[in-house]
This record gives sequence, structure tokens and C-alpha cells, in this order.
Amino acid sequence: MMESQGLSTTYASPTLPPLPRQDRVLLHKSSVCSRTYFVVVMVFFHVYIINVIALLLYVYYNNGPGELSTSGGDPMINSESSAHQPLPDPYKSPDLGPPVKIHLPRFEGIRVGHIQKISLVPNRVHEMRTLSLKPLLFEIPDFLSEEECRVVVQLAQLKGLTESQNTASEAREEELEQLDLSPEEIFNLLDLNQDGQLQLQEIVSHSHAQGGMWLAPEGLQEIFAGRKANPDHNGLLSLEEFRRLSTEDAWRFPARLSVKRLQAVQSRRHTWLYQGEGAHRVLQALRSRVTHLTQLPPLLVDLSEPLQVVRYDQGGHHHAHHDSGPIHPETACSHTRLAVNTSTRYETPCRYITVVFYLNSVESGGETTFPVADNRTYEEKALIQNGVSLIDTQKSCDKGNLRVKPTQGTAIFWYNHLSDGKGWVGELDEYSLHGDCVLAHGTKWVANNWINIDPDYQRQARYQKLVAPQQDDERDSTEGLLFWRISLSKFAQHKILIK
Ligand SMILES: O=C(O)CCC(=O)C(=O)O
Ligand SMILES: [Fe+2]
Repeated sequence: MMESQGLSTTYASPTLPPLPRQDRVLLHKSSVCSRTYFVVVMVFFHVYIINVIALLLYVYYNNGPGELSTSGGDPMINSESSAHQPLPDPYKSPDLGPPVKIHLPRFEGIRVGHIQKISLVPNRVHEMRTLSLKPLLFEIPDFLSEEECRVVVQLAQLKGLTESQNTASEAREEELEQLDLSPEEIFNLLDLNQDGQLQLQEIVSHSHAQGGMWLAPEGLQEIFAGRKANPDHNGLLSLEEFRRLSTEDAWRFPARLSVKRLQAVQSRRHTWLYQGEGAHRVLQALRSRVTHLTQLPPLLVDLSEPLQVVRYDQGGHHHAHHDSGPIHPETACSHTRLAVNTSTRYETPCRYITVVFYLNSVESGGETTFPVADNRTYEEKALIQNGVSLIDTQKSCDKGNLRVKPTQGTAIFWYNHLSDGKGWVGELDEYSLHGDCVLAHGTKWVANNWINIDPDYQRQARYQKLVAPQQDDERDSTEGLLFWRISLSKFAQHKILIK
């Protein structure tokens, strides 16, 4: 008590008698403390400042400068106010010249449940609700009228629907034939955690990386047991056991398993409807509405795949998949590959955006599922839960994070790719994994509009340059229209092969 009084009066009045020795010691201690305190505070302050700068840089480079900007009428910031603003359209000119870096508009989700007002057609405002942030997924009720839904279904029926099949497995088998690797090398590649054992999940996870074909975990168990490669049935395969597979020429393991793969689609039929000039007014109107919705340059939307109309019958489903593919130097986009004459080994559909239209309401089942939406992390291994894969919509639709019930006229749309941080298309968003739950009864009609953009800007530009003049110069001539239709139907054929 006395000490504290002494201290406080010392600071208050320098005319007081000198402090007793012990107080001076205390004062000395206290000043040492203050210095330490000061140093600690300064260190924390600097660390804090560095953290803030690092965070800002991270956000800037992750989202792209366009998304940080709040000025300049960036159409993605506030769709309510900007829906009718003229967009900078670098695609107007087919000759894109040197890459003038354009920023593709990209909505912000803000938070799940957030509603943005958007203007798609004159004298009408639509509400767009954020369903998830990973992937960036939105729902727009009443995107189509009842009449429009009916017309699209009828046009599809008139054209005729074909069975959606898996044709990828034979191609995959052929590819693996050409892989000249020893059993040890294959084992090493499959052994992700490098513990010298192949866990069931490692093989399952490997199998997930193969063009939309998924391996059923129980199928794997069967193979282990059936081939007696894993006599102790512990679900682990040692190199020795793996070699034993190789002696019976079974070490081309993944290819051999194709018979055990899940059938990616079932009871699903589809057709493609051209939406360009000369198409039915409803189809043209839909395309223009999608352009307004995505706020992308119109020509980019026009050059994308035609509308895919899909019919599911009772029991129909579609296992979880990505609509687009990962970016890889050895992979080319299906849509630009035709034009840029690349010699890459693999081909993938490059679909920046998916828009799904529900053409009828479904009573039971048939939901679109996003099994890992808004998960904290994405891990292939986490897709297997208690031996059942979240990919398998026949078995685990109820375990997914998010399901959208088909309601007539509603559209949902999401970004399959992240931004590259510079305003162009970046990596595949793994969280965009989605599928269809089993349709309990009745029929489900949906339509897909995919917006194709090559993540390689130069390739997209070259493709544009090659294709767009035909459209501009010859739009009115029969020949031009024919060319246009042929090039679009080539896409369609690709998709039929891929699907
Ligand atoms: O039918 C749906 O709900 C989604 C369709 C889909 O994912 C697809 O066809 O790729
Ligand atoms: Fe899909």
C-alpha cells in the first residue's frame, strides 16, 4: 500500500523527498518491465501488421483484382444494380490480338442464404439465393415459365433422346496397355502415403481420378478376396501380394477393375438442342437469359455447347462427378482442341459454369446432390465413409452435404472452376462435385447449359479467331449456318462420348 503510494506520488510531484532505496529498486524494476512490455507490444504489432498484409495479398491473388475492386462498375459486385450495364466485350472482335487481360465477371456468394436481386428479362426482377460458397452455387426460382418448360421437353421429345452410356472404360484400358511400368513402379505410384502397403482407400482414391468412372469399394474387397491376392483379408496389399497379382498378369490393376466400376448413369436419356439463330424462340430466349445471368460476353455463351435435355425414369440416377476437368499441361479442352491443333494426350470438357434447369417438379428422390459442398477441406479419401462412397448416389445420397429438390422452372448454377486470380478461369473447383439421387418414381426432366471456356487464354483466343469470323461473315448464308451447326454438333458428339 505504502509502496504504491510512494510510486504514484513520485510521478505526480518531483519536489517530494527522494525515495527510499527499496522503492528506487522497485522503480528500476518497473522501468525494465515497461521496456520489455514495449518490446513485446512492438513485436506483436509488427507480426500483426505483417499478417494483415499477407492476408490482403492472399485475398487479392486468390480472388483476382477484379473481385476486390469496388469501383469501375464491375458487374460482379452488385448484380442488382449492374444487370443492365453494358459489358466490356473483348469477344466482339474475333481477333483478340495480344492478351488484353479481361476479367470474367464472377458473382460473390456473400453467405449461404444471401439473396441478390437480378434482372434477366425486362420489367421483372428475379431473386438469386446463395446455396453454397464451395462451390459457388446459386438458385433462381421461376427462371423459366411453365410454358417454356413444356416447350423444351416437347422439342427434346421431337428430336429424340438417346441412351447416355459410359464408353470411357475401353479407351482407358487401351491407354493403360501402353503404360510401360513395372509392378514396383505401379505399386509406388498407388501407395500415396508411402507406407509400403496399399490400403483399400488408396486404390479407391486413385480410381476416382479416372474420367468420371468410380470404383465400388465392395467391388475392390471382392477383387482382393477373389484373386486371393490378399490372403489375410486385412484390406491391405503388400508389394509381395501385389507382385502375386502381376504373375497372373493382373497387375494392370485399375484397368482390370473396370468391370467392377459403378455404372455412372442409369435410366438416363438425353438430346442436344441448338440455341443459336434460327432455333425455337424459347431456346434462344433461354440462351439470352443465361447470358444475362452469367454476365459473360455474349459470344462466349453463344460458342458454348448446345442445350442438353435429360430425361430420368424411375430408378434413374447419376453418380457424383465433375462437369469440367482439371487443368493439366497434357490436357486440352474438347471445344478448343478442334481449332488449336494441339497434340496433347488427354481431352476434357472445359465447362466454366453449369446452369441446370428443372423442367418439372419431382415428388420423391431425383435431387441434385453436392456431397462435399462447404466442407472445410476436400480430400478424396474422405469420400469413403464406412466403406460406402459418397460418389455412389444410389447408396449415399442422404449423406451428402447439400441436396436441391427439382422444382419446375427453377434454375441452379455454379462455377466449376475457381478464378485464376487474374480474372480468368483457374483450377477446377473440387467442391463442385455433384450427382443425382435415385428417382423414386415418375419422370424427371432437366436441361444443362454449360459455358465452355479454355483456362488457357491464348487457346480460347485462337479458337475464337478461327470460329467467330464464320459466324460474322456468313451468318445469313446457308453455308455459314451449316458450318455453325456442324461445329456445334461436333461438340455434341464429344459430349455424347464423354457422358
Ligand atoms: O440432373 C441433375 O440434377 C444434374 C445433371 C448433371 O449433373 C449432369 O447431367 O451432368
Ligand atoms: Fe453434372
